[in-house]
Amino acid sequence: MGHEVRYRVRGGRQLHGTVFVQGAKNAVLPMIGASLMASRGRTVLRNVPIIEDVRRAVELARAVGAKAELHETERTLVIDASSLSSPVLPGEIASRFRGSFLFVPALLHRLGEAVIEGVGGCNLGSRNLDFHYNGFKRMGATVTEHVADNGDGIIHIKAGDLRGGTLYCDTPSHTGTENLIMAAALAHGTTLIKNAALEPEVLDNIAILQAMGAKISGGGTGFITVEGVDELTAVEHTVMPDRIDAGVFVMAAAITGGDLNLVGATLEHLGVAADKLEQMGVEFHQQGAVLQVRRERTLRPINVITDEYPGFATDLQSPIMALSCLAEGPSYIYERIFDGRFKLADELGKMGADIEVDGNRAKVNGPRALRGAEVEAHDLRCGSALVLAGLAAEGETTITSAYYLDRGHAHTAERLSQLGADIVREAD
Ligand SMILES: CC(=O)N[C@H]1[C@@H](OP(=O)(O)OP(=O)(O)OC[C@H]2O[C@@H](n3ccc(=O)[nH]c3=O)[C@H](O)[C@@H]2O)O[C@H](CO)[C@@H](O)[C@@H]1O
Ligand SMILES: C=C(OP(=O)(O)O)C(=O)O
Repeated sequence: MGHEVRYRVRGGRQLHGTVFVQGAKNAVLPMIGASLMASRGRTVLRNVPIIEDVRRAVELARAVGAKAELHETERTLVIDASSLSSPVLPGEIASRFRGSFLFVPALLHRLGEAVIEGVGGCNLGSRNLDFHYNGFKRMGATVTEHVADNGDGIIHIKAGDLRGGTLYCDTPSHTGTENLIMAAALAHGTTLIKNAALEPEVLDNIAILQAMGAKISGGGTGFITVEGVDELTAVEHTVMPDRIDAGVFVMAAAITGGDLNLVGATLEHLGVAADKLEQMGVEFHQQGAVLQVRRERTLRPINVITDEYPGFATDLQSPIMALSCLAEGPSYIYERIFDGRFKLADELGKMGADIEVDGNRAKVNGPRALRGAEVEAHDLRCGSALVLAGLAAEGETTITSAYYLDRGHAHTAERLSQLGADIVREAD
């Protein structure tokens, strides 16, 4: 993991002002995978979030032989993938983020194989990859697994010539859809992907692939058709804003009773989360590309069921759990996407919250005054939820294991401080 990262938050300050929503983590990662499919030229990605997952993706791109330069001040990533040299996704990098698996289609097309020494991402219970493997197999790949000397499982996918076919996701997997689209983009013939994911990041990835020369139709319908082409070319693309980052700042305004202008946030991208937050007492006003948000009334309790887009995003489930601790009555949360995403409840309990967990359902008994404590970020969104709780708590909250937070949110302490929060990041 490298160094220990902590955030210290002293609560009780209302947030006011203007904040810039970062580029989307879940859009830029598949785009880095897509850029490795261009055998000539240099891809330029703009509005890249400066987060740990992007730093890991840059390391991984270099490990397979690409030249990758991350210009942090300019939030721009330049990738030259003209000479990929290794099909191995080394465990020490790949097992630190989920997006590493999005490199597989490029390796299959460019090098004929991919060797996966590990896939990371937040530990949220079972996170299977069978839709990906089954899709690759239907296109003609072979997938084998063996155990390395150190006991780790290694997956070896051999492509041969990938050919189009009829593929499906049992449920609309986000990265599953992206991987099958990328595998189909350079395959021979036509591919139909049924039950495809509808997330805005999937559509942004389709947009860059189309600009690169891919023939993709049906994005956003659940049925995606891809006609394979011989080559993809490097392009320049601006990454869409991160709707989860936007949602967290909406809740930062809500939990402190403040008002914020979110530059780059789109209400529509929040899906059902926007309606739930409105029901809790948050007021929205979309002014072009700026979303104004404020909360003046007391918070009302809420009933949340996570679902694929445009349903309530599972990545906003932890933040709304923190927010609902302050609501005037019991809130009910049903986590449908992941079977292990409630570790936050115990951490909030250390801060005075009263949350009953039963399997994938939680009841948050509000209102409870939160007090500062030492708490642990068990995963990325657990981390952002604990920052929110810290903003509302009396006294100081210390959030440990905060590398997870840095995986997905850029410049958290700086951006919140500019809005009036008392928060510092420490690393040793
Ligand atoms: C890098 C990235 O984009 N990460 C996002 C992506 O993760 P990710 O793409 O991993 O999430 P999926 O949509 O694939 O997973 C959703 C559910 O489907 C199951 N499943 C998925 C694939 C598969 O082959 N078999 C299977 O059973 C998973 O176990 C999980 O229960 O979507 C999640 C759900 O919106 C988000 O929380 C993550 O932030
Ligand atoms: C679960 C998440 O990410 P990943 O899929 O990258 O682990 C997340 O962003 O909350």
